[in-house]
Amino acid sequence: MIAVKADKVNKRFYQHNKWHTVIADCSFEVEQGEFIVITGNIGSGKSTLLQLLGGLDRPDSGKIYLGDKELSLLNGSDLASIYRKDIGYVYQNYNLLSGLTVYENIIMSTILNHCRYDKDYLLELVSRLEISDVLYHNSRNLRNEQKQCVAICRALINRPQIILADEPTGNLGEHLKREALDLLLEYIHQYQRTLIMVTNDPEILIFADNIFELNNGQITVTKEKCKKRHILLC
Ligand SMILES: Nc1ncnc2c1ncn2[C@@H]1O[C@H](COP(=O)(O)OP(=O)(O)OP(=O)(O)O)[C@@H](O)[C@H]1O
Repeated sequence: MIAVKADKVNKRFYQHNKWHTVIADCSFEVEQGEFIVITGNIGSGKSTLLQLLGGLDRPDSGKIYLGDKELSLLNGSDLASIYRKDIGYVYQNYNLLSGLTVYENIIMSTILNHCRYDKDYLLELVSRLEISDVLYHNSRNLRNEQKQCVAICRALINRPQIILADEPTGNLGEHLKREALDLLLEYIHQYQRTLIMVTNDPEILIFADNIFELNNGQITVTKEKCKKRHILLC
């Protein structure tokens, strides 16, 4: 089943008195249950692509589908509902609500959805990412590493269909990076969910099913798992 599809997507920005094409006529499909890494040089458009897939920005042309829903056909409230229920987004700059506690930040989407959250699951998440002891602290007082862990817990708490994660381990030390990656990969394997992650970390790339490399607005796809199998066979 196709979880995410891009069909001839284009995006450009006006900067320094001219238009810059960031995503050029890109088409691809992501199967449910896959782990995709988006990689590329600084400024190559990785975050832009992730934002387009999450409906946080709109393409200039082309279509993006989440499951069978085409994003441009949805009105604001449908999009917001999909965003809260079906997508777990880990922002590059965390985007925590700084007046609220860690706990409130994590469960905010469940409050907005008028649904219950699984308290045991929340406790497991915060324990594994080592933020249990700051659960009732104001999120503004956390270290960046802790903020990143809160952002990951918040993305997972609803058990969404798709996780879109923008450099989710960029501020984590080696041990927590490993734990966060384990948590995300266990999640998609256990629930057959989809993970699309922006990262250039070679230790993470090796776990991806496919790697989308962005260069001059174009995407080159590498089948990472096939490559690994090939290496094993050699
Ligand atoms: N809202 C915007 N308005 C104008 N230009 C933008 C906007 N968003 C992104 N850009 C430009 O688009 C290009 C791609 O940005 P983007 O953040 O997607 O790249 P990236 O690959 O994620 O970069 P990094 O590795 O630094 O995170 C950059 O030149 C950036 O300045």
